[in-house]
Amino acid sequence: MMTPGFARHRRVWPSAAAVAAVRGWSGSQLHRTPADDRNGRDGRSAWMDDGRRNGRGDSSSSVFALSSGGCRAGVAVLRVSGPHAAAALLRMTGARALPRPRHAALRRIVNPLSGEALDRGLVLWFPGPNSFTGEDSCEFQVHGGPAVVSAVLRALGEIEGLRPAEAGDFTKRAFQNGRLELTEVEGLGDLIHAETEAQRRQALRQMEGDLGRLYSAWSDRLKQCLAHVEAYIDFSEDDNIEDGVLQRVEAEVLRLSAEVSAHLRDGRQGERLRSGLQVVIAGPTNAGKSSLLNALCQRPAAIVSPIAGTTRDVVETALDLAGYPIVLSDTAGLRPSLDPVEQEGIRRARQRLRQADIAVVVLDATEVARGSRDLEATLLARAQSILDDGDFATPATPALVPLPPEEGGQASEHRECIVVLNKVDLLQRDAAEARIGQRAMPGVCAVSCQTEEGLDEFLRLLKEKVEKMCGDPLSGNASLTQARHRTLLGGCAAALSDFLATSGPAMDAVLGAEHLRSAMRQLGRITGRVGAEDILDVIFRDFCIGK
Ligand SMILES: Nc1nc2c(ncn2[C@@H]2O[C@H](COP(=O)(O)OP(=O)(O)OP(=O)(O)O)[C@@H](O)[C@H]2O)c(=O)[nH]1
Ligand SMILES: [K+]
Ligand SMILES: [Mg+2]
Repeated sequence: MMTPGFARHRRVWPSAAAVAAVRGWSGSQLHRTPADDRNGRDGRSAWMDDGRRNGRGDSSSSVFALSSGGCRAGVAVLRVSGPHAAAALLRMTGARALPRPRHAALRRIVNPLSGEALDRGLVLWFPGPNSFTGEDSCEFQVHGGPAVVSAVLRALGEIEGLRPAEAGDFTKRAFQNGRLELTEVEGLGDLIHAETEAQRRQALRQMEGDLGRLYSAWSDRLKQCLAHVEAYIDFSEDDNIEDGVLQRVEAEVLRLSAEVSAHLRDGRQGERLRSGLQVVIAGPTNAGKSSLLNALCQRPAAIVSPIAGTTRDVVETALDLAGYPIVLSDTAGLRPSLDPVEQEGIRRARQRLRQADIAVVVLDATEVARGSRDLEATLLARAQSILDDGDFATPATPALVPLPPEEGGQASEHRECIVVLNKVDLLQRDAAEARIGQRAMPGVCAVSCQTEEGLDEFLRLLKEKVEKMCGDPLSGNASLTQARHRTLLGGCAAALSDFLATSGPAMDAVLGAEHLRSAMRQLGRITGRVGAEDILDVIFRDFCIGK
């Protein structure tokens, strides 16, 4: 996988404001390690301890949790779900009758054992199956102080049949009770973690079932095809079947196959938007790469100095660029070096550049201009020498270039490049240099990190490219957002191709039917209609406790 999976811990950074459109984006996706992937966020292995690994919930027990955030707040929301929810609500309020379903009622909240008053708050009763989880549920809205919350949690824990929920327990129950499809579960998880506008839009759309509906519609069409092929197998010898059935199936599978392929050929828009675009700053030493990073995030994130070779490690910062999430990386300056530490820095820089969705090549404008008769040629040669390793398009040929295959790339995966000529404040105004100053070359931004001249124009260009690569999450079909979707859809597309390869006048209908069944299975696994057990822990792992 090209982009690392990402840990969900919060890292809220101060706002950036090089232009109003840029804000600090907390970049929760950064730095997920393989260990994080295996374990829950807090190192606990999720779902290990009570035999629910298979995705079968212990529906005989009820779970409770604080569903609002853990910090001090005016109101805290605690939820209970499961068969003991009614009893919990009655005992926690000392009442004989449940409140009207889905209507808030003001009640004293008491400790069920001692009868001691804990707080006064709103309670809500959500009888199953029309609740979020599909089970009987109730909610306590109490004052949000830590002592109140822990007293209510303690009291809930004393009620028989109730146990504390684990991350994702409530959503898992909703899935198991058929209230949500798997893609909707994923959308909900993404919505909870969304940090920029575009991410929120995409997640909401997926949570509301747009992606699942697309796949279900394909699955229904496949089912119809399969029914016709099976009818042909069963009845064709008796001549009870109308002519041309298989041809019509073939035509439909051809259409489906084209639609699935087009959906897969989306330049990884949805996945990029979900995880944040990788924007990598690279270039020779002392060009002002770290200065650019600092100017964009409006804080001294990377060390700037006149000493060439200052930056060694990759310095990352997350930004919200007009609603789109980007992860901006500053890298070591590229130059021949004998220093093993610098060599390692350069290796890391090149590696990061290969993972970039957008490369920002920073060059020192005074160096490019110095003594060069053919400004464009010099510029291109310098930019290209930086990019060569990363297999990018040059700025003069801004054609979109496919990722190398080892990055899991397909021809539709686009990478882009922007050349930044920095330090224009130092330019003498001779002819060549004036041309840089006049910004005469497309795809090339002339800036000064010192005076911030030209940075708005750079951000405008960057935003344009980011928007193009992520797309508008609300237009067209919903985008697939996860590698899981891509893998399964790839399997579906392959099975459809297999079907088409066997079709024709001498079609083996039995084999063809098997290919269609295989294609349907792959689709079904995306929405969770088929065999979801083995992926459930992966999907629910990133949820919060209480959701
Ligand atoms: N006059 C002027 N100086 C700049 C500008 N941008 C950066 N500098 C200076 O150029 C020097 C190098 O800047 P850095 O940001 O450290 O450059 P770098 O590309 O990160 O350098 P390495 O990490 O060593 O590869 C510093 O002394 C900066 O103050 C600019 O726009 N104008
Ligand atoms: K430097
Ligand atoms: Mg640097």
